[in-house]
Amino acid sequence: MKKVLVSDALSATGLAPLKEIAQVDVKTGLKPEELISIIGEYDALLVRSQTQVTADIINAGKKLQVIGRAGVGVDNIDLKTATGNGIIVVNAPTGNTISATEHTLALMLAMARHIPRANASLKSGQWKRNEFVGSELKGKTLGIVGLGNIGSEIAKRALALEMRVIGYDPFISMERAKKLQVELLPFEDLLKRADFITLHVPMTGQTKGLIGPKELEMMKPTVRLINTSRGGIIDEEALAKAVKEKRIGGAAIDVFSKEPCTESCLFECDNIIVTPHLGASTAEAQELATSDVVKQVIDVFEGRPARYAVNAPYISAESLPVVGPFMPVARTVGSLVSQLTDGHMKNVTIKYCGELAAYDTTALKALVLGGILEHISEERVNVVNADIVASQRGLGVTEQKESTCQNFSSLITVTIDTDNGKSNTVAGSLVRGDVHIVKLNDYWIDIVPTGGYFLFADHIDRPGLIGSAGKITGDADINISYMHLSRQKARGQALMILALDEPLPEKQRQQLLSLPDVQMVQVVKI
Ligand SMILES: NC(=O)C1=CN([C@@H]2O[C@H](COP(=O)(O)OP(=O)(O)OC[C@H]3O[C@@H](n4cnc5c(N)ncnc54)[C@H](O)[C@@H]3O)[C@@H](O)[C@H]2O)C=CC1
Ligand SMILES: O=C(O)CCC(=O)C(=O)O
Repeated sequence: MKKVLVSDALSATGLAPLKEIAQVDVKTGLKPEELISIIGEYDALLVRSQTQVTADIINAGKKLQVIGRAGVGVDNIDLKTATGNGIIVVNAPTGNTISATEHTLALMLAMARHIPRANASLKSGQWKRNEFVGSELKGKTLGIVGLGNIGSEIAKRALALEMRVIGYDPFISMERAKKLQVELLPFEDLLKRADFITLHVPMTGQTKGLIGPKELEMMKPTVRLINTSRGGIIDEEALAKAVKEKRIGGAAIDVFSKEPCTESCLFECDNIIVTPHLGASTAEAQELATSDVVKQVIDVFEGRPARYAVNAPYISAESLPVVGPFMPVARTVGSLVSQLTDGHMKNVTIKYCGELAAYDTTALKALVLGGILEHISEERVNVVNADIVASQRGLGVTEQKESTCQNFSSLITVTIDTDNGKSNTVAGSLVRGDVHIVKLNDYWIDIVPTGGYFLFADHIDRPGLIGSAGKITGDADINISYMHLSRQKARGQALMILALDEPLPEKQRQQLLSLPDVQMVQVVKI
């Protein structure tokens, strides 16, 4: 049974389906060294934003297949190490969108009407109506930096509050902005024009320190700034100074450069309201985000593509029905051609014929490479890191596409060329939903991989050879469960394939190879 470690508090309801197929251990608040000491036992690690999934933790996770982040930002996970180690990282990019949006609006309204200070003042026995005169949102300009999932939802709601909405996001189209009724502006123009500015960008090299002294200087003296994205996107010292010196109206901050954060220069300012990273903290968001990652962890355990894998090839919803079923074909063809190949691999050519040729085949390419490399590399090679490992090994990879295909609706053909000038070609397809290997070099064949052992023998077709092969395997007490013979013409070149219940020992392989007219005998596992 697979083992899953949950190291931050996640929704129990969301985790329930995982408990049906795996042992789920919830251990929150672990110190990094404690996590390192136990992670080796686990196949999956599930976190929110608290656990810092460092390279040391990932490297100690020798069995880890998948790391799930029940939320949007994956900046607490060392993606590079996870990718290099072949570990799929999945997130839940939409599960907490509405909660983060609503929290942002709550902060904007609370700030505009001084709610936190008014609440504290009244509870301390003071009735000071004049001190807390606020401002309406109607007619004010809201500047949204980052118009992705959250930024877009904020825009919709701000329009309903009759605000004017301007935005900055160099990665969205004018068309999208038009649809959202957001006026796209250059960054500096947004800073100068907005009455409220809200940040909804991921933490990246570009966004770190996006709002510093220079940017604060450009803003209106009345501007109110909201950050529910990531601490560190605003320079905290510069913000505290600007608010204290009344160079800007105020700020509302949910995220901090270091978390947990219990001391900050931001806490000293009356006009800065703070919450302890509560954007996603609703029952609804936690259940949704947890079930989104749980579904994907189950998919990874069961060999299906994960919907929101952040470091594995993306398969669009449109491609999935056609490309998805061919994923095991791609892996099996890669695995077989690699096991049949002797010598240093130089080039891999992957050809997609038929219906498949019209779709994005990135995932299939990664699976073919994963199948090829899993037998020749000490490294853990899979769909996540196959491209990296192939290029590190100097393996050239070419893809070809042809819209027509004889006999099959789609066919994946993989050829490996070696340094010694030899090559091997294997083709596979789907027949009634099952993987079938249909071609090996010049032979049309039909074998259904079972996860077991297959013997391939190239020989001259002559009477008695099948009997001799049967006697050698029989004397070794090895059962043959299936046999296939493909020949170009009677008494010509032929290929014998035997499915074996057990691997063939080297002694028997040599006996077969020493039979007259037998040129090649190889045993593979597919
Ligand atoms: N406070 C909380 O509890 C939560 C915080 N978050 C944070 O909010 C961020 C945004 O979340 P989503 O909207 O779901 O992400 P998203 O990926 O849907 O949108 C991010 C947007 O930022 C834009 N962007 C990226 N780099 C930019 C740059 N340099 N300048 C301007 N725009 C840029 C992208 O084009 C994209 O449209 C997350 O990355 C996460 O860090 C998300 C959920 C909850
Ligand atoms: O509460 C959490 O899990 C953090 C949410 C968040 O920041 C995110 O999803 O990026």
